[in-house]
Amino acid sequence: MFWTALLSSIIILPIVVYYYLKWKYYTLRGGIPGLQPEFKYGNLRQLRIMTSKEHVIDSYVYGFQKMQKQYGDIFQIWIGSTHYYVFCRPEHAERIYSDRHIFDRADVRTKTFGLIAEDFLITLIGSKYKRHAKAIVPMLRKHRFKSQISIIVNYVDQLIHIWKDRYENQDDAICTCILTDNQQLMLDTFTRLTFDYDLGNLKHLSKIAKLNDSEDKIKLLELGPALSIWLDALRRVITNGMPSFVNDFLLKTDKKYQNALRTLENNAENIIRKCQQEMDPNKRPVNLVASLVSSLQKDEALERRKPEKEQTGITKRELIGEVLGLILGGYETSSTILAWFIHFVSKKSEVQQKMKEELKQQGITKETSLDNFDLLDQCQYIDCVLKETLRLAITSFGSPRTLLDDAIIDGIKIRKGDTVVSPFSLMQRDPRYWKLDPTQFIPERFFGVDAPDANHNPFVFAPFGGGHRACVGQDLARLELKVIIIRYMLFVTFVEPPGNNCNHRQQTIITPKEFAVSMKFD
Ligand code: HEM
Repeated sequence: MFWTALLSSIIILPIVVYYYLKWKYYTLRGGIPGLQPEFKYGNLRQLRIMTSKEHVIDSYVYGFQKMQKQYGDIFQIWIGSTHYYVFCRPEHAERIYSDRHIFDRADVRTKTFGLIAEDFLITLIGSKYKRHAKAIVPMLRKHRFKSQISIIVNYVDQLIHIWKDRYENQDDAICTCILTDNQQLMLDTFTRLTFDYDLGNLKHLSKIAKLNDSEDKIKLLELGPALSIWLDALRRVITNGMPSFVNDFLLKTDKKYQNALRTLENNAENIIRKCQQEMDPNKRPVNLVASLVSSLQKDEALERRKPEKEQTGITKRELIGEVLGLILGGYETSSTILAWFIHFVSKKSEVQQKMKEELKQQGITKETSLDNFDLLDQCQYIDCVLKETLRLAITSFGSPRTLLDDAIIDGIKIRKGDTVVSPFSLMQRDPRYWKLDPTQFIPERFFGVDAPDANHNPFVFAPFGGGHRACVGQDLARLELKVIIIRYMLFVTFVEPPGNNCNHRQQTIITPKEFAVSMKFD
């Protein structure tokens, strides 16, 4: 009798658990249109974003697009086990971004990013978020970098020299590693600007370029590959539909991932140690890492005993998490945007010519110091090219927010704990909101006060998200990108090689795939 009962419960229990989970997490909710999701995969396979063998083959954005086409501006979607209500109109974005007491950082970030590093800004809400933001946000404002533009110039010039060593005087030479090259550039630039630490990636690439090794022999320093493994783990936990505790276990037992994590933590510890050795405790912190170090808690045990609201400063573990999280935020998206920029302009020689013309008109030559915000501000066509790149180069589907209380959006009641998305990726390409064809790369749409799209609705363009959880690095990113584009245009013309068939790939963000370009040097 006992054995029969045990055997039946072994068989029945998983079935009950399966149906319970399916009913609780994988059922259409609240009368909002959507596709009935599959267990574990959500809508990923139905939308052909994932194959039956669990390979992600298209981007989530294209899944969102298909759903909007089928169901209109309000629908629900599952990316793996994560459920979102999607509101596609600018007035929805305004509502979501403007109420900071209801719409906060999506809890999916904690369940995914939170697994790969402890407690960094993008995973936090409430008092803990405020503790961290206090040390970070002021150090990323634009004026902080006013005297550091020459550092950006120095790094981008290193990359241009590497390209010259590799490709100059070789008409048929094609660069197939634009993304990794720009990643090394942004890693070095970001860590030097914010942590006063030279990772040495470009110096390493430069040595290799002088050896004339072919691109496939290029071995990066350990940090780049470790970051890729880290990000790949993040992509897996976003899509595999497993609960956080299972993913946590999978990551803890994944040797390759653990080795990569050790490499990353060693790098973060080196950055922190250097800062502690050089820091003058009697002076105000001069950069981001110094600000984080000076906010370290003097007595962690004492702080832990206080209610979260009364705690101040950050712990040593949180400091390492922040350094890693900021490196991730600081290099990945900016380098991808740079790669997309090169891709777009390589197809449009006239856009490159206009940028070069503008630099001439402003008297900017290879020798001009760019340590001057006014001079940078005068390059308005280049601003438009950057804006158009940010509009068209979709890197993520939008801004997800989890509700801290029940709310009504466009007459629809959404409950506390549910997650909504404002999909800026869709609005940035939606023909209803743009006068010139939004699928095309046309910087002129923004150029001049009377330009066709100069007065677009502000909520249809949000590459850095919006509201109180918008990107904290956007000032820095815009500055870095503008200076780098100016230096690129002073030295290089990018040319699309015949038959180039660049596509996109869903990583943690969407990156170019099989992208090739050739270069001519001015
Ligand atoms: C072109 C470059 C960049 C793009 C397109 C970009 C885009 C974004 C987006 C879309 C978000 C989410 C916003 C939302 O949910 O509404 C975000 C958040 C964030 N970004 Fe960026 N980003 C860029 C560069 C940077 C840089 C250079 C840093 C370096 C500090 C950075 C750090 C962060 C952080 C820490 C968050 C989380 C903010 C929070 O949760 O409050 N990003 N970024």
